[in-house]
Amino acid sequence: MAEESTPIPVVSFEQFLTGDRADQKEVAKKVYDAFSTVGFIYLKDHGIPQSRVEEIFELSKSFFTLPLEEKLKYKLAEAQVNQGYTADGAEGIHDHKECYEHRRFNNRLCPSESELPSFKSTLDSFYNQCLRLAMNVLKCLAMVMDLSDDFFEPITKRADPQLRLIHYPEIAREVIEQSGHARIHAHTDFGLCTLLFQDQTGGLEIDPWHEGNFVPAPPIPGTILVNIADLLQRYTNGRVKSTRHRVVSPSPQRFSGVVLPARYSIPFFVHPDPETTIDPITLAEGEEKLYEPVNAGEWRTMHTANNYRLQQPPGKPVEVATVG
Ligand SMILES: O=C(O)CCC(=O)C(=O)O
Ligand SMILES: [Fe+2]
Repeated sequence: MAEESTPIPVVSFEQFLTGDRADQKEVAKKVYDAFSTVGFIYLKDHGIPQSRVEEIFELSKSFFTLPLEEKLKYKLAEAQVNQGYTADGAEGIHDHKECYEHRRFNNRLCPSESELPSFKSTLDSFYNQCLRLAMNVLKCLAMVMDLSDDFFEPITKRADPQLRLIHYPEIAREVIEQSGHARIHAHTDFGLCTLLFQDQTGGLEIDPWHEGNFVPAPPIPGTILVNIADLLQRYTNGRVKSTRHRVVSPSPQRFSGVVLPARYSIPFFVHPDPETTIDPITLAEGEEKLYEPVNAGEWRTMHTANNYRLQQPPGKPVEVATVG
């Protein structure tokens, strides 16, 4: 198979994890430069072993193989608690996928140890690995922007990010390629940043230059895709970019059959503490703020409600959905 080219840089994190401050700064600069242009990087040498990632993909399959009525026992129902299972069609009727959302504090809709052995404990520990890595990525941004190294820590200490397992079922190409259909529609993520683990199927595309020209973000074994989400674009006053992405049919050089194989992916969405006000940081003399301040908790609830067509909490404004 011919390699698909991609404008997303591959950045090694090794020198950030093991090097001195100068080494760290060098890595941080590469991370920041990519985030301030295409908004995505492939992170390699990130410290999470591939065997661990494969274990989580297996766990994900064991969940999605359960009968639908079993999975529906964990159905996500409340916008304030974006946690639990959502069936195919829940997030946009022409999106073809099912998901399970796992959190650390609000996690009631999770199969118990007796229902699905090791599911919760393994996801909990993977969750912590993802969170530690994400905090280091945020530290890169703080270093380059000359903020204190731990700038993002106070706003994430009591945060409840979300580890999402996604299953895109096997599907006829002609269904996905109908107008208005996709595995997941073009959207931006709405938290701070996302770590994304994908299998080898392909089909993820990004709009790197923010002008509607989507290009493949093919799977690169051993790497994690990391992208900026809306709240961090706002918080940095537009310095880093929340880039649109979607999942469609894999490119023809990757797969040309008429029935697309199932695809699995695992995003880890980093959100701030719900009490945080995201008010753009200005660094230059006279710099104008490009965004209004928003409350992080309300922002997350509003987007979740829109995406899943759930009821908005009373008194909160309804905004245009980011997905679909
Ligand atoms: O499945 C993927 O590769 C992307 C998923 C995604 O963008 C999302 O869940 O926000
Ligand atoms: Fe996304």
